[in-house]
Amino acid sequence: MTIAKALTIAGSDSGGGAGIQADLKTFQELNTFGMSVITALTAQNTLGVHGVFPQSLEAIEAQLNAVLSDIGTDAVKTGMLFSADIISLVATKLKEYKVTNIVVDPVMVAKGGASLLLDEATKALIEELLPIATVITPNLPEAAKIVGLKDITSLEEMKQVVVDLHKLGPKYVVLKGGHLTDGPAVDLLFDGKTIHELETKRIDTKHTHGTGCTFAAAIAAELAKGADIVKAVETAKAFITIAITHSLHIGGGIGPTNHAAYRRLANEK
Ligand SMILES: Nc1ncnc2c1ncn2[C@@H]1O[C@H](COP(=O)(O)OP(=O)(O)O)[C@@H](O)[C@H]1O
Ligand SMILES: Cc1ncc(COP(=O)(O)OP(=O)(O)O)c(N)n1
Repeated sequence: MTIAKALTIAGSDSGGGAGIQADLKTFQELNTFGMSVITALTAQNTLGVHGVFPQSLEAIEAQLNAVLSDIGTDAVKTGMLFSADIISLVATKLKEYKVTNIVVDPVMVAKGGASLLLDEATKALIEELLPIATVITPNLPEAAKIVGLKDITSLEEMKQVVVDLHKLGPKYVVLKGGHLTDGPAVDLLFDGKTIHELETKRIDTKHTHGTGCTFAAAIAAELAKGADIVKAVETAKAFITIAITHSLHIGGGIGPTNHAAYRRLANEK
C-alpha cells in the first residue's frame, strides 16, 4: 500500500495542542504518513509556555538526514524554528534534498505571548526560508513583522500585505485573518495573480490553541496527496473550522482544537 508522506519540522508542545503534536495528529487525520524533526522542546499547557529548550544543530541535522535520506517526503511543514542558525540549517537541507511542497508557517509568538522565534532570526526567515517556500501562512502579527508594519487591522490592509509578502519569494501566500477582532474569519490566498478569499463564520470560543499549526499542517497534507493549492487551502480551512467548532475544553486556559472532528463528521455522512 502506498501513502503520501508529510514531514513537520517544528517545536514540541507538551500540552499536545500545537507544534509537532498538532501537526502529526492533522497528518494522521488527513490520511498521510507523518514524520517529525523536533527543533525545540517547549514545556507548555493550556495556560501558556513555561519553558523553551532549543535542540542542538547536531540533533536537528541528524533528524533531517535520517528522514530525508531514507524515507523522503511529499511535503514539509515548518513551524517553530527559534533561531537564525536553525533556519539556515533547515533551508540548506531542504535544498540539498530537493524537497518540494514546502509550507512555511512563520511561527513567532504563542497566543499567551511567549516568544518562539528570536527577534534577530526574522532576517534569516525572510532571506533564506521565504524564497524557497511553496506557500507561507503568516497570521496578522507575523505578517506585520515581516513587512515592517505596526499592525494589520482590516481586510483592505490584508489585501495589500498579501501582495507585498508574495514579493519576498514564496510561490503562494495565505494570510490568515484569525486575529481580526470582528467579522467573519477571512483568509486570503494569493497566487501571484488573483487574491482568493476564504471566509467562514467566526466561531465564538476561546479554545483556539494550535489553530495556525493545524491549518498549515492540513495544507501540507493535502499538497502531499497531490491537491492543487486552492483545493489544499480550501480543505485546510474546512478542517480547522470543524476543529475549532468542536474544540476541547481541557485544562484551565486556552484549550486545543479537536483534530479528530473532521474525519468523524465525514464518516457520519
Ligand atoms: N474564532 C475563529 N473562528 C473561525 N475560524 C478561526 C477563528 N480563529 C482562527 N480561525 C481560523 O483559523 C486559522 C488559523 O488562524 P490564526 O488563528 O490567525 O492563526 P495562528 O494560530 O497562527 O495565530 C485561519 O484559517 C483562521 O481564519
Ligand atoms: C511548539 C509550538 N509551536 C507553535 C506554537 C504556536 O502555535 P499556533 O498554532 O500559532 O497556536 P497558539 O499557540 O498561538 O495558540 C506553539 N504554541 N507551540
